[in-house]
Amino acid sequence: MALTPGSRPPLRVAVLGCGVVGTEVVRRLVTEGDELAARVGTRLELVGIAVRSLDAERDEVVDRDLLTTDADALVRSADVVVELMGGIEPARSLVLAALGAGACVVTANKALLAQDGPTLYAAADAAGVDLYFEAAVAGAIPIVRPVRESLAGDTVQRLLGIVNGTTNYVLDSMTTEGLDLEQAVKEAQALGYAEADPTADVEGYDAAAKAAILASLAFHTRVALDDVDRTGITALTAADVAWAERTGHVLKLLAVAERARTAEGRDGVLVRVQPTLVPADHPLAGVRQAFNAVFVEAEAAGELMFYGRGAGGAPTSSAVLGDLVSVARHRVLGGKGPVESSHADLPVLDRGEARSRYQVRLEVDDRPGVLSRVAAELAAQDVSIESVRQTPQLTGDDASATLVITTHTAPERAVRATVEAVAALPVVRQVVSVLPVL
Ligand SMILES: NC(=O)C1=CN([C@@H]2O[C@H](COP(=O)(O)OP(=O)(O)OC[C@H]3O[C@@H](n4cnc5c(N)ncnc54)[C@H](O)[C@@H]3O)[C@@H](O)[C@H]2O)C=CC1
Ligand SMILES: N[C@@H](CC=O)C(=O)O
Ligand code: NA
Repeated sequence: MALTPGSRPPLRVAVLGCGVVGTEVVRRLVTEGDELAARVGTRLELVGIAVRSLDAERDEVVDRDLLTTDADALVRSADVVVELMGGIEPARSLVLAALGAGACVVTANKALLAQDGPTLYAAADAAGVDLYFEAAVAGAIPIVRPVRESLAGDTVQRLLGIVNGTTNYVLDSMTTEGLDLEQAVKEAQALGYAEADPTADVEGYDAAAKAAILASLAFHTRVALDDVDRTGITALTAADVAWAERTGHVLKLLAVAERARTAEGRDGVLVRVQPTLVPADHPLAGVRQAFNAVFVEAEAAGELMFYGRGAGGAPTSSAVLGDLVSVARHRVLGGKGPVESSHADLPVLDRGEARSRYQVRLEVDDRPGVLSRVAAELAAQDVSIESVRQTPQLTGDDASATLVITTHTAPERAVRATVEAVAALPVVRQVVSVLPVL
């Protein structure tokens, strides 16, 4: 059936927030109006843009006559609301008001979805409207739709990847240009990658929110931000980056969501975000700057890999516009997007169940017998050693050495107990770092 844009009334689109992503979405709605109309079957009429300040400097593509500070009135007058202001409130109330008034919602707000997704789903379901959020995970990369729809007939076992552009940019800059964390964060902010408060990026909250969203979709189970075991990148030092390189690795902030079974045979899911040593020849090691990559392992599909721009105004606008076209087509032609799928209701397991190889870096006395004392503590917890590397160094008058131990795969709980015991040995001056190895 040919779509005839002129014969149907336009759809009224409201945009909430006109920052990095909002401006790019507005640009494309304005400059690509004819093409979008042809794809949807009617025009997408931008009826208002909710902003904080009417006087702020803006890109010339933004029609000042469309600006309003009354977001509440705007959402009640639209067919589709595109929420790009971020944060929890007032975004949450506005999205709920929009859904309650029968508007479809497209949002990029991972923080809100990870905190209150079920409430939003329920409101969308009650009103019989669409809630789409492709931009909320990994920017331009189509990953929400593949997990939510394309893999709906398969069993996802594991998702693994780099889902925060800012921290990847920062770690990449620290590794390749020797920048310090603060400098690199400033650059990421200037490039439009960082959250309004970049603490969300560097402390891992943003990646954890994305991991929660993906895990919920993949495992048909509600996983919220608080269920994600999270470590950010702020404790990483230039020495960590250098040691990663010396041992043939690259440091990446990885999100992992996987099905797991406890020693007692209880099935559940594990979701975590943590700095991880990625072998230099692994495809994830080559993910540079603000790019993201997600691996999905599914029972029938096998391994899938998704790669692309995970942050930035223009790339993210691609995902937003894709959603906008989908929900608009439903309005025009009928049909509806998926509702929440949480029937599996798997428990989120304790992080101690997570299994990985680990690299433990210690500063020890450089004298005979030290290695055997340390090795004995690992053996006591049944943590087996894959390799040991000892590098002498002179600190002041004392001879000390750096000991880098890589373990075979072991439960996090056992590694934690081992590290505590090792730290208490008199010959161990300091446990400098404990990092999982991919
Ligand atoms: N920047 C990026 O690369 C990506 C951002 N996102 C998400 O997209 C959303 C927007 O992000 P950005 O555009 O980067 O943020 P931003 O901070 O550049 O833009 C947000 C805009 O919303 C406005 N705003 C905030 N509260 C408001 C209110 N109560 N009323 C009216 N306007 C209000 C702010 O003044 C600002 O102009 C966030 O949820 C973010 O997590 C998602 C993927 C990528
Ligand atoms: N701040 C986020 C933006 C995209 O989601 C990031 O850096 O990935
Ligand atoms: Na995406």
